[in-house]
Amino acid sequence: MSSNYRLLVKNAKQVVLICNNGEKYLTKNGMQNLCVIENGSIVIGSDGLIKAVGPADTIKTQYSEASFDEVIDAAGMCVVPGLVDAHTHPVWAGDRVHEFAMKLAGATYMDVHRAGGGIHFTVEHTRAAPTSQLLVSLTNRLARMQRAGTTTVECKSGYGLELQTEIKMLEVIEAARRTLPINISSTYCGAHAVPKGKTAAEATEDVLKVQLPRLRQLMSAGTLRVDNIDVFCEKGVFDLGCTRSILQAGRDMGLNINFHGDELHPMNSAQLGAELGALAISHLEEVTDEGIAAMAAAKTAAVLLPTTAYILRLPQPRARDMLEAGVIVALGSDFNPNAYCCSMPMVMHLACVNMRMSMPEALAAATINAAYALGRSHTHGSLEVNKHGDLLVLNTSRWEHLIYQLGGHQELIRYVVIKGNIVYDNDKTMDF
Ligand SMILES: N=CN[C@@H](CCC(=O)O)C(=O)O
Ligand SMILES: [Zn+2]
Repeated sequence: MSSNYRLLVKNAKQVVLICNNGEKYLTKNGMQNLCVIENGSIVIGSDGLIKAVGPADTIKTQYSEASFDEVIDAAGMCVVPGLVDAHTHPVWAGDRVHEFAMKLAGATYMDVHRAGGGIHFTVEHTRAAPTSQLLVSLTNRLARMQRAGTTTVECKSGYGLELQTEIKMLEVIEAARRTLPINISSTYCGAHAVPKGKTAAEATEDVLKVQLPRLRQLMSAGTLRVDNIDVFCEKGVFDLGCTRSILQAGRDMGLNINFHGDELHPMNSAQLGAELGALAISHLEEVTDEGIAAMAAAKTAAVLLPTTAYILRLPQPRARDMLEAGVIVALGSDFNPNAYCCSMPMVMHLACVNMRMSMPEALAAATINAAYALGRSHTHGSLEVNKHGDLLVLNTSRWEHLIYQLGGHQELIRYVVIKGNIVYDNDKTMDF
């Protein structure tokens, strides 16, 4: 093969493909038995897609005549797919470190919310913030996630709760999507809380009659690309009826349903999502057995968020019950001013220790299954031919160290690669 390619990663001690039969998601035993090549190489073409992945000797022979823009000698190192963070709220102004102190002193999430803090605090600051400021902070946060191995990330609006600020947030996400290498899945979450001065019914009406119609116009004009619709379905926020009407309206506009459900109270959100054909439901700390069965049957992914349960000291989501029932389990960081975590390796560690997932399950949940939750698993989430060349090269001879070494990703991640381009080289950034 005498053509030119963008990148060769050669002689890796392990290449973790995740799967190699075009699976769109993994469940049960599939999550336990990941596809791993010992002594492997991978070739990424100038279109950024994977051209070959296999034993190093075979690739060496097949590509002996080829030239590469870049070659990474990964001897003694491991390659894993770029991580997919299936749930974040990364556009906001005003941190909530003071509320962290309140929660440590005993206040619950809803105590803070009802007292006008929480999401309301962030809404006030985000409404007041100029677009340019929000874009700078989003860019910095995404860069931080990328250095921690995230190559695809879901980004929600939801700190506007009215037309102007919701659109401002989606425009900021759109600007990042167009300019940064990280892959972004954009989510409209105008029903993230009931804005002050409105009832839930009035807020639902505003979403249905004001916000979604404008969103539809901007999407048709090509100004905005939005992939998913989200609602915070929770007692004292949006009930099942309001949630249903908003999600249905979003689905009718072509958005994927991907929402917050059964977090603090059992709401039957899982059953609703399954009935509406939701691609994913997040949180699920309070999901019922019926909800689990409905999600397994509907192939609705469960996006579990170990940081939230940890920070709020909630009961852990029932990951083992979901896994055993055959639910497609994915992971997200839930990065937001309440759960300030940019690191999917830490999320995987928490999922293993607190939710009793195995390391292969956690990696599958943070790659192929998280990509499925975003409708991207045909192009992302595993290292297979024709998928995007998004990968991490790890300074370790066994991939499990990425999860085992709590907070160790800063030293372990040597390169982050997106579409065959090195977007982070740890060696070149050691001095800051
Ligand atoms: N639960 C609702 N939304 C977020 C929290 C957002 C916030 O507190 O600002 C979550 O997923 O944890
Ligand atoms: Zn959330």
